[in-house]
Amino acid sequence: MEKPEKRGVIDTWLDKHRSIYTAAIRHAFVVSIRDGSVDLSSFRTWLGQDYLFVRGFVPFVANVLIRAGKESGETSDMEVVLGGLASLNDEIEWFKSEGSKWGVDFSTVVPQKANQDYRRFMEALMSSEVKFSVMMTAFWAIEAVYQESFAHCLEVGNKTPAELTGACNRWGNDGFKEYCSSVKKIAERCLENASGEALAEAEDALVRVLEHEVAFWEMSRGGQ
Ligand SMILES: Cc1ncc(CO)c(N)n1
Repeated sequence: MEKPEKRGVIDTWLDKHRSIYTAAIRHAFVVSIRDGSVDLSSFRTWLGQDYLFVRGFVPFVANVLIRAGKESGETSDMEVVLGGLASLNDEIEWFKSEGSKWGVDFSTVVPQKANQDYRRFMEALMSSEVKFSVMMTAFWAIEAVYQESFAHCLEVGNKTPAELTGACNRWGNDGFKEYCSSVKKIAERCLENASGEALAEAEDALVRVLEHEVAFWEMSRGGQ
């Protein structure tokens, strides 16, 4: 049996914003992977766009790493983030091999609006004006949406096409779930000591991540 996690402010926010949270983790595109009805041109679109997203996410995580080294209360925090950065190294390689498997040439993929908007949002979060607790909350949300979404595609009763299980395993595996829970604990600890202003900003950042994730799935489903 898994130990029940202590409920913190993030869980309170997720309850409060349940409808957008559900929209992000149970989007029609993800549900279509799970039920096997996914349109493969949508999957190709997602693959190309997400490769570009991840290239923008790497500097964001690198920034989180730098700030964790300076501002975080516990030495293990930096190691958690470093682990995430290391898996992004594998992820880039994984994207490249998927790209050739699916005939997606990343050098010709143009970032669509939802992707550009999301990347701009991440860039804004890298400003030194943004509090570390806010950055950490957004970081957790970005990872958690993928974890929850792709784990859903692997749950019992799924009809996920065999050629898509690699993608689902990448984010839906138990190790990634553990990692997300470690990131969440760091964010929660930072939020425990945060000012009212920082809390409001973190809640806003969380909701905005969820909105960007919904728009990203929407764009993928559009499949161009
Ligand atoms: C859009 C998007 N959100 C999150 C992740 C990683 O969690 C990703 N690869 N792409």
